[in-house]
Amino acid sequence: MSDAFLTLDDLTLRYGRTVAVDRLNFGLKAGELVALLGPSGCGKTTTMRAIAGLMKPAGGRIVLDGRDITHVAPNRRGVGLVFQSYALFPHLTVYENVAFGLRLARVPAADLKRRVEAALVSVGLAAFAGRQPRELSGGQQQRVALARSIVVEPKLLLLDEPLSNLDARLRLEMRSELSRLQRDLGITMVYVTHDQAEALALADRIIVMRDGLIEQTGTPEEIYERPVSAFVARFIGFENTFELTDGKLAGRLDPGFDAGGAAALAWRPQAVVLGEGPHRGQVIGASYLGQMVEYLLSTPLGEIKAEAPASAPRHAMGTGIAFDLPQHSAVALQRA
Ligand SMILES: Nc1ncnc2c1ncn2[C@@H]1O[C@H](COP(=O)(O)OP(=O)(O)OP(=O)(O)O)[C@@H](O)[C@H]1O
Repeated sequence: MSDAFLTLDDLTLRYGRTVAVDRLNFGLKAGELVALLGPSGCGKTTTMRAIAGLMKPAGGRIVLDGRDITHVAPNRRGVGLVFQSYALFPHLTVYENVAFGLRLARVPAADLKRRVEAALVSVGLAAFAGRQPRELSGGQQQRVALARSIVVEPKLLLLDEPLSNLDARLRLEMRSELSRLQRDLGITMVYVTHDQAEALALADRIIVMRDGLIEQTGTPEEIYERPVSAFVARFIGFENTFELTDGKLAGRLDPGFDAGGAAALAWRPQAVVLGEGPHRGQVIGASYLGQMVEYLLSTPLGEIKAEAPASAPRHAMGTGIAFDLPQHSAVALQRA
């Protein structure tokens, strides 16, 4: 990609004999937020470590803003990091934590003060400058870590599960704060997560990784609406994914059902129709989710997850139930 701001070119990363990332290629445009999404162990953190310079590639190149940084020292890359475990200095105030990088870079006092204050305002912590980290909530500490990274104006900001130790409400709050920061400051960001909702909400583009390789790249809409494989589909919430044999779903598809040459078909739990249809199953699980009830059915096709509004009549455990997997709501997957 010629207009790329960050390019990973055939990047291969190893731990001894273990290949963690295998000839990875991707490009990020300036100002773009790209999410690396994938299950535990697929190579997300390893990729980030290599971009930050904390790990030597076994092969390939990393180019940032036209400069080959593959062998450049971490502190000379212009890359900022916010890792989940990236602790603040406990004995320094919020202000001094944020000022730390600027002091190292010998930024003049007046400039330093202006920049630290602006960074604290941008994360909503101007009133907390004099506090110590232990006097802050987890979310506020995460925001200090973010301010500390953006204040040095990195060319590229790497965020590795930066919200993972926050509760649900704070995660949402920080998510919109990150979006706003990215828009306002125009920083190019790589965001690692295994949380599909976070990736969909934040990213301009999502890269789904599997075993050290890229499985699919696309906008949130493309990934969510047109997953290319059963792996991606399962990962983004198509719980009911069935591989096909000779275009048939375990030989039980209705006559006339046209799978269109797909390798697998997938239905979201909300797409399963309960109480009517040609298939039968038995309720083996029911979880109340507030607005919805999630049912687990044992069926001749395997286990099926279905969701129904909580206001609809409930189906008791152990009862037999008819259901339908409507063709119009199936997503056809080209690969298993
Ligand atoms: N220090 C290490 N020594 C040996 N192998 C490692 C080391 N760190 C990671 N690996 C292996 O490299 C692969 C990629 O790991 P990595 O930490 O990049 O995955 P991840 O996608 O970030 O996972 P998670 O979401 O759990 O953090 C895994 O197979 C892992 O077991």
